[in-house]
Amino acid sequence: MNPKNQTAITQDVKLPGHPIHRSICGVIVAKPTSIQQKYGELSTHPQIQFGPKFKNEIPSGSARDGQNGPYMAKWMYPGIPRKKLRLEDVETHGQTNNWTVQAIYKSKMGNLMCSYVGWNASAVYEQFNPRKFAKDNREAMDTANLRDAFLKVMKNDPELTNEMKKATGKWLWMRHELLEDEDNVFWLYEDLTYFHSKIHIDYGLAPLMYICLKKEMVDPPRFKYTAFNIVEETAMDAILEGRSNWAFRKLQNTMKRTKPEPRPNACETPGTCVCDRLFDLLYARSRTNHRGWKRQYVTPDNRGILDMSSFEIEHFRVIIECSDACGCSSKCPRRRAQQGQSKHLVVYYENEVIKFGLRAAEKIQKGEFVCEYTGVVVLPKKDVQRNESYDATINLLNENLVIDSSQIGNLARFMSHACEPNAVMIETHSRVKESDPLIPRISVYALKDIAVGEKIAISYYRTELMQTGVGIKCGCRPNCPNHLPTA
Ligand SMILES: C[S@@+](CC[C@H](N)C(=O)[O-])C[C@H]1O[C@@H](n2cnc3c(N)ncnc32)[C@H](O)[C@@H]1O
Repeated sequence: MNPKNQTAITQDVKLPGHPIHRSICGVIVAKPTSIQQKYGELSTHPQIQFGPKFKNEIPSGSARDGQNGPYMAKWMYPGIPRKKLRLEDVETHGQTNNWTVQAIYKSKMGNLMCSYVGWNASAVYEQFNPRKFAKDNREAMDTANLRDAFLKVMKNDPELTNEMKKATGKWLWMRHELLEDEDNVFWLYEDLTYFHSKIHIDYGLAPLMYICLKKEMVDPPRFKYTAFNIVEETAMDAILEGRSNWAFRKLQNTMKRTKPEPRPNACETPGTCVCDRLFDLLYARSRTNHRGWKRQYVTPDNRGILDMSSFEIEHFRVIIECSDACGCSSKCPRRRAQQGQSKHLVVYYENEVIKFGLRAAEKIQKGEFVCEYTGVVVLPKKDVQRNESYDATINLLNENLVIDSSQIGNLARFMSHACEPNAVMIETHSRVKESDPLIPRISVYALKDIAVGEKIAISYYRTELMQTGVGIKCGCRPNCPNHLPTA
């Protein structure tokens, strides 16, 4: 996969015999003149771009086709083009067979209809040879089928109000009123679905969807989308100084050797795999941290699935992924975050309290990788107040760093809190090459089997912090007695 777009920050590279290189980051630096002096070789690293700001550029290719169209959408969203062509421009621009299909819907008559990239709602066409059309547009058809299957499951959800059940019809059967309403917010949801999925596809990840089943749809969330972590300068300095960043050989040479604990290892090449040694050298020194919480090392089986049977939600946990030091290929089950999200997920409007949450559009097995949590890696200053509601804390890879997805992030930023969670975040020590900087990563894994249409929710806080009776009333289930503490 060779991404054509990209954000201004980084280029993605596929190395021979290795997965897409995902240990990439953008570094936000204040003084461009000091970059080379400060970061040396890193300043010319092919997967890292230094820049003053992360730009959520519109993905390239067909996405830009409509940029000069005379229609101007009324919303301004990062990464979403505003200018489009409309039906009356067909004569000027010629109707060709080369238009890129954006999304496929069914008409009330059961025919297929589709929207095109760069064209607005007025140019949604009915297809009179649906079989051929579906065959020629396999990917868009698969996405439409997954969306419709998700909506049909949601329609049977006992928690759904009649109004919401009715709203599933917006996607299940395209109506003329919507086609005539080119400024309807529905079309912005569809653009977010398409353009954010395009970023995912460019990185070899499964697509995503945005859905709101309210009669009066609320404005979708506004944030910049990134498939990889961005790193602020002070956080980068902390990463480069940290021991987790040391290459395996340096660690082995300079640290006291301990006898490796024998463990089953699902790596393709267990004889040369260094992951368990890395854990022993970096993270196993004490089994507890200063608060007395245990450190838990979790390793996958040969399908990349984690054993969740002895899993304790309150433990600190870490996964080590293989690198070039292990000698295995990109298909190794111990490279799950490097391989990336494979399940189609939905950013879904839950209700007025929770707002948007994340749901599954495909079944997910207990112990399976769900997605990565991306955002900006920051080193928070002690005396500066920040919005911490989108923070994911790093405890083991580096102390004091957080991944903040309040402004820039991916679909994982929508996971809500549940007192009985079905997913968990796990710090992930992962880089393709030992010479790359060890950017902290967070993987999300399923704690239980997750069905199509089910919420994907993690535990934000330990139970005792939720039992104070103060804060936001927890809406994880009807009549939940707990509260989310506010900062
Ligand atoms: C990381 S954000 C989750 C995404 C957010 N719902 C949105 O629409 O952008 C965390 C915020 O979501 C809301 N939230 C998440 N889980 C909740 C729950 N179980 N009950 C009430 N509010 C919740 C709270 O406002 C919380 O501060």
